[in-house]
Amino acid sequence: MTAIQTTGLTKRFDGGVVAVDDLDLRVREGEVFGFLGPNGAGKSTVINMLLDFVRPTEGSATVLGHDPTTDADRIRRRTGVLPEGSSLYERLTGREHVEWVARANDVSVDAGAALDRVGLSSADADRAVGGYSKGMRQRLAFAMALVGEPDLLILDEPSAGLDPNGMQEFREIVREEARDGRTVFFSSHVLGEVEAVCDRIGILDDGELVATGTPDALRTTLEFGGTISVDVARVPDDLALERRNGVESVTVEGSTVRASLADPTAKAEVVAALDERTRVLDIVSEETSLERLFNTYTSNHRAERSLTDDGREGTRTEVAG
Ligand SMILES: Nc1ncnc2c1ncn2[C@@H]1O[C@H](COP(=O)(O)OP(=O)(O)OP(=O)(O)O)[C@@H](O)[C@H]1O
Repeated sequence: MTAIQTTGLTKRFDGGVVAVDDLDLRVREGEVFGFLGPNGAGKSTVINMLLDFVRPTEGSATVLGHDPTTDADRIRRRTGVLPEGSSLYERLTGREHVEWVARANDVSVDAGAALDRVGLSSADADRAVGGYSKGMRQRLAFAMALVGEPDLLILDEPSAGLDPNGMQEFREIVREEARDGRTVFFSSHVLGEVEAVCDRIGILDDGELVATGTPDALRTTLEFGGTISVDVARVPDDLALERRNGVESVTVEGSTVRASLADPTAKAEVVAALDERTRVLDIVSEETSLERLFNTYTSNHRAERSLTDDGREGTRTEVAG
C-alpha cells in the first residue's frame, strides 16, 4: 500500500522560482522515508503541498489515499505533522500545547507521558513555552505530532536544534513508531540521521528528485567500493596500485597506504599486492559514507543541469530496494 504518492508534482512560485519540478515519488505504508536535500532544495515546499499549505502549479499528490487539494482535513486527521519552524504560543505551557492538540483532534492523551517520551520533564511540562530553548521547542513540536497515534508522521527537519542526545532520542522514537506500523516521512539535510533510521531515502536537489532507494542500494548503484587503509612495515617504492582494476586513487601517509576503490572486490587485490612486497600489519576497510554519496548525486546533478541548458535530457536514478 502507498502512503504518499506524487505524480509530476510541480511548484512554481510567483517570481519564477521552480521550487519543486515534476516530482514523482512513492512512499510505502509502514516505511521510514528520509527526504534528503541541501538548503533550498524544495523539501518544505513538497511537505507543504502534501498538507495543502501550498497548492501545486502542476501535477498531483495523494496522501493516505486522499488528494490534499480536496481532502486536506481527512489527511490531517490521520497525520502527525511537525512543520518547519512550528509556531508555539509563548504563554502556554508544554502540557497545554499537547492537550490543545488532543482536543483539536478529539483524542485523549496523557500529556505528561507524551512530553516525557520526548525528553521534557514534568517541571518543563508546566513551564510557559516562552522560556523554552530551541531544542525544547523542537521536542515539544515532536510530542505534538505524535498525539493520537497518527497513521502517518510528516516531519520537516525534525532534528533542527536538537543536541546529540535529542537526535538519538528522536531516532529511537522514529524506530518505535515504525515498529508500531506507522509511516514516517521526514526531511533532513543531516545525512547521518537519515542513514541511521531510514528504510529508503530520496535525494532532492534544486527541486528535482535525483535518486531514491535504500542507502545500501544507492551506494551499490554508484559502484563505490569504499576505501581500504593498510598499515605496512615499509611502504614499497614501486607501488603502482593505481594501475590495478578497481583502484581509483592511492595516498600514502607514514606507513599507511590508503586506496579509494571504484569496485569493492579490489580490496583483496590491494592487500595481496602489498603483502607480496612487505609485511601487512593492519587493515581497515570503510564503506562509502552517505555524505560522499549525497555530494556525488547533488554535484553530478548540478553538472548535468548545466549540460541540459543546451537541450539535453537529464537523468534520474531509481534504485530498487
Ligand atoms: N513562498 C515562497 N515564495 C517564493 N519562493 C519560495 C517560497 N517558499 C520557498 N521558496 C523558494 O523555493 C525554493 C525551495 O524552498 P524550500 O523551503 O522548499 O527548500 P528546503 O529544501 O525546505 O530548504 P531548507 O532545508 O533550507 O528548509 C527556494 O529557492 C525558496 O527560496
